[in-house]
Amino acid sequence: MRKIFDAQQIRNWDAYTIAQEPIASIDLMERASIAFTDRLLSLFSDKDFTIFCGKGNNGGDGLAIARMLVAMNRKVEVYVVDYSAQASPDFVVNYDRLTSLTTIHSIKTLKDFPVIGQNCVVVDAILGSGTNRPVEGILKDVIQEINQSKLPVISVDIASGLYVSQPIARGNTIIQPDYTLTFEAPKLAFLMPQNQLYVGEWECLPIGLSREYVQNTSTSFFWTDMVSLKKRAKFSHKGTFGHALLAVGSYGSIGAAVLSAKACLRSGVGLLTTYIPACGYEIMQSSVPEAMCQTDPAEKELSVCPDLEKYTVIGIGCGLGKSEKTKAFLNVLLRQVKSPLVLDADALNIMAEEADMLALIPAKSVLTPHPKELQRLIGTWENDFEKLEKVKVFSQKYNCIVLVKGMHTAVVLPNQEVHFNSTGNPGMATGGSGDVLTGIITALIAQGYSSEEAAIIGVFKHGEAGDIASQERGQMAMLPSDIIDKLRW
Ligand SMILES: NC(=O)C1=CN([C@@H]2O[C@H](COP(=O)(O)OP(=O)(O)OC[C@H]3O[C@@H](n4cnc5c(N)ncnc54)[C@H](O)[C@@H]3O)[C@@H](O)[C@H]2O)[C@@H](O)CC1
Ligand SMILES: [K+]
Repeated sequence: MRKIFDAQQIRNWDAYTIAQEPIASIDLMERASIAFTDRLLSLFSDKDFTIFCGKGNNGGDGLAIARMLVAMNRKVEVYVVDYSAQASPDFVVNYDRLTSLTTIHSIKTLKDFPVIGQNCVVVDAILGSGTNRPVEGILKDVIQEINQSKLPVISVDIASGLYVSQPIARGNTIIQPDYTLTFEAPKLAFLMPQNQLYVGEWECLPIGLSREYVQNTSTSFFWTDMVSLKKRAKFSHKGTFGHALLAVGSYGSIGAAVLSAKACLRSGVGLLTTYIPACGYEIMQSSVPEAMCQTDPAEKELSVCPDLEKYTVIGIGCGLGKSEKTKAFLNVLLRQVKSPLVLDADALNIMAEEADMLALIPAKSVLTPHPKELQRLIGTWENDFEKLEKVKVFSQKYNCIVLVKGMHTAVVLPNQEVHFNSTGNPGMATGGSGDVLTGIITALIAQGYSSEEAAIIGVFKHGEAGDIASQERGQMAMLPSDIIDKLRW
């Protein structure tokens, strides 16, 4: 798990490292530029480079990168966008270091914008984490030209024009890079779905910023890049790992019930009972023989709440449908349940329609809505930052954990922490993936993980298994059952 900092904290992190390591600011820039150049050359070994620089430290990086490429006899053209009379001190030092080695062109008006060679990669070092307002004038013109160039673009630290930790306004002009190589840690902006055009593929380049600063600085945003699991005790028995109930399925959606059950069993649950409509009995017994199966008196839907006493945790919603009988079933269940719930799909849709049911959600339940279901719960949002704020309010109000599912699923905790997931791929965006996730999280809670841990770990392992499945089958061919198949604990 890593901390994600906002723009001001990143500035402080640089300053703290400079003061405490100690290292001169210009040497830190040199370190960053070496890391960038190394990676740039491993990505584009046979390309030429056109580097556009601003006049702050991001531009300083661009000039240092240019100097390193020149020293390696690479073909490099360097342009400084002359949008301001001011330049940062480290920019000036790097300008002086480069000027005797190669021509540094200046862009004052659009007429100065070059014709870029077709073998070129464009390096965007115009604005970095210091971007604090929409670009205008020549900056805007240059960014538009670069975006229209159709050449590969790689941004230094962050795309010029994008804010590190604030929403962008509609109509802002921002570089649309193919890659972003960012220094040290992920930026909040990269994790927001609305920014996907302005990030491209991204990775972090370590530049040795202070670890002490990280320890001493609090944040509510985290990046889950690894998880730790509890060891299964040698003298354990099936009772050690909990008894989960999955209340799932309806006529035509017994497959969802089966997927959630298989995923739950593949995630270490001690005992699993599935509670399904009568029509699913033979399907469940023959496809998931490891699960016990209890059926509802109704043939096609869940209608009567079973005895819930013995269950450690209950997963509910996958393939449930929204019939009147099922709504009544859910209402009774919410009034009787004492354990946390993992609530998915139609369980959430029913609750969104019957607002008084939300108040009945047991403490520390986990809600796993997809975007449409989320909207039914929290209303609409202007941008992804506002969406997260609304989810935080909901999570605190109902003392529950809420997943904002997507490319980097966010797990929002009642203590207002947001944990972004690093695993997963678009091959998982297919019906049934969510049922698998519900099964996994249910199993983890059954085994004694806190609901917070279960959600964070479950999302990570679900994505990790999805990544293995996509490597083997490809994103288009992989199925949710492949995700179950690739789970490794
Ligand atoms: N020692 C350090 O602090 C390090 C900084 N590094 C680089 O420095 C960058 C941050 O540098 P700066 O803080 O100088 O900021 P930038 O280089 O992002 O921007 C320069 C200045 O431009 C102005 N500006 C912001 N938005 C503007 C806009 N829309 N139109 C016109 N002017 C605008 C601001 O006054 C800002 O300070 C990082 O992204 C990274 O690339 C790296 O070299 C690593 C070390
Ligand atoms: K940049």
